[in-house]
Amino acid sequence: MRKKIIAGNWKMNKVLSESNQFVNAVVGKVPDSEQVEAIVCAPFPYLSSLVEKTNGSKVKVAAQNMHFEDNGAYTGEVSPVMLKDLGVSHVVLGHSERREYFAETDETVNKKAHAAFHHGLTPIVCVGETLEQREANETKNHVEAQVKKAIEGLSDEQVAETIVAYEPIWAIGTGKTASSEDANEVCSHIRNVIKEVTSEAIAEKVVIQYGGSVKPSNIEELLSQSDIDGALVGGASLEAESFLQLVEAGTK
Ligand SMILES: O=C(CO)COP(=O)(O)O
Repeated sequence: MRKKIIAGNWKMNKVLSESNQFVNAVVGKVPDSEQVEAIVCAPFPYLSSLVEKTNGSKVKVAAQNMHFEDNGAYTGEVSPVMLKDLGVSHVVLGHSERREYFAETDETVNKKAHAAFHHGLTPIVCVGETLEQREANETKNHVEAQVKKAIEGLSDEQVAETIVAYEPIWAIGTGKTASSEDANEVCSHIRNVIKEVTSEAIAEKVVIQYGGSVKPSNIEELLSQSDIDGALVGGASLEAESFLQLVEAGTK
């Protein structure tokens, strides 16, 4: 059985004292279960202190983005080498907000996925459709293209390690969640696409998360679906108590 991975994406929220309060409240309380993994995706300035404070705990630390180059003249950017050096384990790639506001493309997501694996970071690759695409019945085609490009050229072992987050854009921060059946249908399609590109054995290993207005009251229903193996959570991951409830749901 695939383990569940619950990741809290803080986006551009919290100051350092709030980040510290959160981690102090969470470390030691995350369920000690092989079935679930907890990840905090934090802004760059807090990564170092979060890695230190979560050391030896069940909580992993992720960045929300990175550049694909190791170093160089890219003012304002952060490289995979820097993240690895800090002790960060995961990195979110291709979040819809990065695609919309910061010109992230399927091509750069693919370059970043290669760079992540090259440096021993696990990518959480985000895909998802707009409301217009859903209404035009283009969801599966769109998500399929995003997934195929993101994993292009990765080895089967790397694909197996990749975490895919299906986040319908219309469900992000809106309070609208895809029905668990609809979300599962797309997650299942993603698994089939991965199977086509690799093999059934590899596709069965890939953790596919759902994201978009996930909260303690709806996570169990989502996780009960056959192809939803976790959640990438924005708003409801900001408070320690709520984050712990979300992680707890992964053990059920
Ligand atoms: O974008 C998301 C996580 O990456 C989802 O955000 P919300 O949970 O706030 O809808």
